[in-house]
Amino acid sequence: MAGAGPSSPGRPLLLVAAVALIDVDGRVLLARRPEGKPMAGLWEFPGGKVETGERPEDALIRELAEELGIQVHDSCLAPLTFASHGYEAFHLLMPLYVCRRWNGEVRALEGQELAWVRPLRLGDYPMPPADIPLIPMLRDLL
Ligand SMILES: Nc1nc2c([nH]c(=O)n2[C@@H]2O[C@H](COP(=O)(O)OP(=O)(O)OP(=O)(O)O)[C@@H](O)[C@H]2O)c(=O)[nH]1
Repeated sequence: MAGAGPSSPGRPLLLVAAVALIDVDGRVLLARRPEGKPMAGLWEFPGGKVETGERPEDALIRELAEELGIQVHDSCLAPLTFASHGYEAFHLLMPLYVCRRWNGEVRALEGQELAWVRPLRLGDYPMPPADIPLIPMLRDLL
């Protein structure tokens, strides 16, 4: 997949699960990475690292409850595509799910800035390099 970068044997593989939450108007939720973290200020899909022994779906369910205060059922997470991108310190493998149904109201529980973005405006939001190839696929779906 584009963005995979040159192979680097010493670099660990990092598995991160991410989701495009889609509201009734077809807008996508993006969250802004807070100051102090790597790639601060960039907009990304909600999600996070998959822990050892954890299923990606369970990692997402956990992260969505922690970060956004919503409850998501396994059956509402549909796989869409994935990112495979070589960062300097690790190689990121990131399945991207789509979710249109959840319980509760989306809130920024970790002080992060949130934006509901129309597919055609996704390009206005600077994203991590791994995410760039995912945008056309999301637009095609929506
Ligand atoms: N959640 C998420 N992470 C992404 C996206 N794109 C992308 O490159 N990443 C990278 O995947 C990793 C996600 O890990 P994370 O969110 O759990 O970790 P973090 O850097 O916030 O660190 P921490 O949770 O250890 O404080 C980060 O390196 C992040 O930059 C994305 O769209 N969503």
